Amino acid sequence: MDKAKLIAEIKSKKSFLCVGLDTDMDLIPKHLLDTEDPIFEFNKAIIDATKDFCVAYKPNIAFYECHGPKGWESLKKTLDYIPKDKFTIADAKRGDIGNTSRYYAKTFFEYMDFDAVTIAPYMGEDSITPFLEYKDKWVIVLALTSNKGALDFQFMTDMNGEKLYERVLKKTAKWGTPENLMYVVGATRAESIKTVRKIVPNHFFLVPGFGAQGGSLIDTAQYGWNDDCGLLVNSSRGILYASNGEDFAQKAGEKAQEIQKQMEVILVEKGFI
Ligand SMILES: O=C(O)c1cc(=O)[nH]c(=O)n1[C@@H]1O[C@H](COP(=O)(O)O)[C@@H](O)[C@H]1O
Repeated sequence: MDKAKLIAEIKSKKSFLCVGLDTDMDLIPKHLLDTEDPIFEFNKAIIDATKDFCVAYKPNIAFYECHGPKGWESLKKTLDYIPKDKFTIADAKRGDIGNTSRYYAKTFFEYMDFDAVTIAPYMGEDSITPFLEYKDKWVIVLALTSNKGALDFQFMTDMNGEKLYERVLKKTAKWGTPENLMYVVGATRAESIKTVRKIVPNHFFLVPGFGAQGGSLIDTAQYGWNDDCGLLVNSSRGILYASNGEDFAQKAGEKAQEIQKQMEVILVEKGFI
């Protein structure tokens, strides 16, 4: 999906919500465990219930590959089931030497037809460029993550006072464009989103950490907004496990709608719709 289409979808759905499909066999309702493919059954119901309120889905690959070939099958069925007007993100956090990254790119952009894949930038340029060679596909580079461990490396400062995440942004922005490169910026670091936005004014951000991790939608929009909206805000557990009873899909839909309504207010206030 190209950027113009993504922006059109945000306007049409009045939403910049990404639903994270972190489908955990230990958390899904027990009555689904007797079915042939509980992960797919769960995802199908979640997608049906949330598709009117979101523009993107982000399966986190860890929750699928831990089940071996069956997990990959559930993932592929899920991807095929997601409506074609949705932006799809393989949250795989890959990245390796160039010739290996080429095969990671083949996995997620050819074997699986995802629109985007998340990449850890630690191994540098040749670990990222193979993904950027695909037309209308996206790389989402981890810039400033939402977790506690982000403090271990990302905020380290060099002798010029530049933080590592700032360096990552400046350097990687030269390898791609706002048409094929996005950044992960955690909602739990609201103040720093402002700094990130200054460095990369035109790129989209994938913002996780909202909901279960405590990030704020208002702050994210205040600091991360750009003329294209520029934000895909993810919620996984907050939506998926709103209920673990028979009504799980209905509750997930209600949660997604609640977030969509908040996003609509922001989009109207910003004059975007
Ligand atoms: O790349 C990501 O999506 C990601 C980056 C980050 O900094 N923090 C983060 O939580 N994530 C992912 O976003 C999702 C957050 O899930 P919830 O906290 O349940 O909404 C998980 O799939 C995480 O792996």
